[in-house]
Amino acid sequence: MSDMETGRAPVGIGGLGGNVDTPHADHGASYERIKPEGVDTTHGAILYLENITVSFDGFKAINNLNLDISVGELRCIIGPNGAGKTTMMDVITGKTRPTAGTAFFGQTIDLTKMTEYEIAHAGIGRKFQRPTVFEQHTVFENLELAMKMDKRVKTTLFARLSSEQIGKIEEILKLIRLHGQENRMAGLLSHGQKQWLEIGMLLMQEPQLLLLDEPVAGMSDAETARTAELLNELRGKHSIMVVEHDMGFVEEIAQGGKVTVLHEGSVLAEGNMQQVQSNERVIEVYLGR
Ligand SMILES: Nc1ncnc2c1ncn2[C@@H]1O[C@H](COP(=O)(O)OP(=O)(O)OP(=O)(O)O)[C@@H](O)[C@H]1O
Repeated sequence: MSDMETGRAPVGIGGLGGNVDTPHADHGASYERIKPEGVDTTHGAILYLENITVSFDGFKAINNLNLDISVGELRCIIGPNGAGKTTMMDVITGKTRPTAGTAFFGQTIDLTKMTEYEIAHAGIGRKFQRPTVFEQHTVFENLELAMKMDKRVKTTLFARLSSEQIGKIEEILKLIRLHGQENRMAGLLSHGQKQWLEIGMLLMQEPQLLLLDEPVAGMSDAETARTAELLNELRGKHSIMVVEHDMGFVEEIAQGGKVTVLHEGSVLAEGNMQQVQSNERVIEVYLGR
């Protein structure tokens, strides 16, 4: 089951927003592909899970799981309830320690030896099912706070934003379909808009790998379609893993890329959408006839 924590450090905030001079100004910053920094991706992969097993009192929620994600890939993970999707994300983010196996971020960073905080700091961002935005702050302030909570950014909570930083927030606002809504209280946004804002907050921290757990759960059809557009825009700019049950949405974002089907803690099938949809075992255990 998905958790509701954010993995982000809590901050005491208040009275923010007076630091912004011209939130609408176009400062020309561009939203570019995230270059892996500090992560050795010379072999093309950002994540390697090898023979991962997670036992809970003898029950194997993950059973000898093998999975690689390439740099810039958008990987969809599907599978029935209890297949181990969330537990796999818990292993990647350090919330759960595997009983056996290895999990590497790039060639050299051993995730099984790091704390959740260290993993987040190394560049793995995770979005849980429920949106967790700062409801009493505006959309703009939420993005600003996310940027200032990024330990790599040399700034304090009350420092004035540079034009480059404002430009970056502007780019993210457009990307997450909230341009023009930047002065609205986050608490007044629709469920879908809150989800987009939280994705934007993660993007402000320039994650090298972004994990999204059921991003369209509870969204309207229109919001789901816009989320698919958003993720398609992120394709190739970030390495992304999306866990989702909504097959229409998965079809929209999988394009020609790989879809991994988990079942009973292992990979049941992997291939493009058409291949997994026509796989007899996948039809039997998940998609139905
Ligand atoms: N802390 C835990 N203790 C015991 N069993 C657990 C624990 N966490 C998960 N499980 C079990 O491990 C299995 C995998 O659960 P997990 O939540 O990873 O599946 P999932 O694929 O994410 O399912 P869903 O699609 O319903 O979210 C389930 O049988 C679940 O009950």
